Amino acid sequence: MADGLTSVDDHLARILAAIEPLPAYPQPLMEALGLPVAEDVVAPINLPSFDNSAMDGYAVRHEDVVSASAESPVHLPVVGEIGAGKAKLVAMSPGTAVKIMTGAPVPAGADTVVPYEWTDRGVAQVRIERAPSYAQHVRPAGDDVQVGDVLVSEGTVLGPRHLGLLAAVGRASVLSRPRPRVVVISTGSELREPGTQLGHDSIYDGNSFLLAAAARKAGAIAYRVGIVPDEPRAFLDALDDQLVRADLVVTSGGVSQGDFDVVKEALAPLGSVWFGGVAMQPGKPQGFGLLGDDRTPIFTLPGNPVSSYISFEMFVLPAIRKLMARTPYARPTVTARLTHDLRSPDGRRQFARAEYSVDKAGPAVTPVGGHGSHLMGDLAQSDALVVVPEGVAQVAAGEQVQVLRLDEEF
Ligand SMILES: Nc1nc2c(c(=O)[nH]1)N[C@H]1C(S)=C(S)[C@@H](COP(=O)(O)OP(=O)(O)OC[C@H]3O[C@@H](n4cnc5c(N)ncnc54)[C@H](O)[C@@H]3O)O[C@H]1N2
Ligand code: MOO
Repeated sequence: MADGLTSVDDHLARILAAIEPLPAYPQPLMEALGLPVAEDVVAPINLPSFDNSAMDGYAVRHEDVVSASAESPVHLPVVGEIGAGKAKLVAMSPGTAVKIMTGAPVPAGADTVVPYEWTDRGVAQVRIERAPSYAQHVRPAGDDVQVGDVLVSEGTVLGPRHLGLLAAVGRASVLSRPRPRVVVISTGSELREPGTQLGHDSIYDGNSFLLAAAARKAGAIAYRVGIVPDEPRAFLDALDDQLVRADLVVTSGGVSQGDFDVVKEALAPLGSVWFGGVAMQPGKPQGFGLLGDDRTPIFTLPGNPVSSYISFEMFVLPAIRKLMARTPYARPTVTARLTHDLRSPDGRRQFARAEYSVDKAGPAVTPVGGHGSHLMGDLAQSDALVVVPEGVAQVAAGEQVQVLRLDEEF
């Protein structure tokens, strides 16, 4: 690319090539919510697992009640009662009835259930005033799920309905990859923790919240380490402390051309982290590499808040998803109509902050604010990014553009 820059696509390809999904292991069901399952889950039992009643009423033999009507009711002796989970009686003789509750097993000898509403609710004897059809209100075993059915296929992202089904067939855990543990470190001697006093030359650390929240939203467990000053020793010590609990590290700041660019200064000598420019705006200065014996991926993102967030979207989010084996890795674009003209630096892919909407003419996208990568206020007003390709310097209102919808699940 121009100016010795790496393209966005090449940088992402390099990152994804270096990252393998985390090993899968059995997770308790509730831990697996939102994670892709790493097995084909096969039903170990039928659902229902036995013939059971769909109504509160009486279990009967169909041929005993087939003639019942209001004018000519059928009377049957009631020989027992079966509640759900209280099934002492397992069989009944012809010409009798058994009280049965919803969900309770239909006794052998019965094939049909008469709901209370069609009877006098008798205790010793019941009067049946309407004839059910054969097998009415009986839910047969295996009606829903049969042993051996594939309930959830590998790669499915587990939602409430899947987890409910897995529990219903008796699974207490499911094979899936764990949530990646993402450590977020902000660098900069000018940074202060929100809620503390600000000096004349200091600013609050917004980025570690921005990035940790984005990591959590992506499905990771995020550890926000907070602020490390511009001292390489302090930065390396912080990294050392954190690597034990990290599947992925994200830093912000200290990667451009400044005199105190701590991240670059500390990591460049190791040789395992690439630093360079990526042909994008915002987010040009980037770094990526693998650290320590576990070869933990580290992303050194630029400090400007908008740059760090867009870099996260483009590079860290796909990496987190690959660790979870969640596809697609990168957020897909959608097409929308641009409502206002947009200019873009030539030779770089621009990500312009925008608001997505749907009007009478279809999906539309409206740029929000300027190009400055310090504009956090505008970023918070946006829910989309317009992607302007590298070779395009201007896009006119009315043209169709590619858009990343930042709050959409995918
Ligand atoms: N001579 C050059 N200067 C700069 C270049 C360049 O190519 N040549 N690139 C610019 C670009 S583009 C970016 S992006 C930034 C990246 O700088 P760093 O990653 O080294 O980040 P810092 O210098 O530490 O900070 C930049 C900016 O962001 C603010 N910041 C940093 N951390 C946070 C935080 N946690 N929360 C809120 N704001 C933060 C910081 O105060 C600075 O204003 O470099 C340009 N310079
Ligand atoms: O890349 Mo910087 O991120 O343009 O502000």
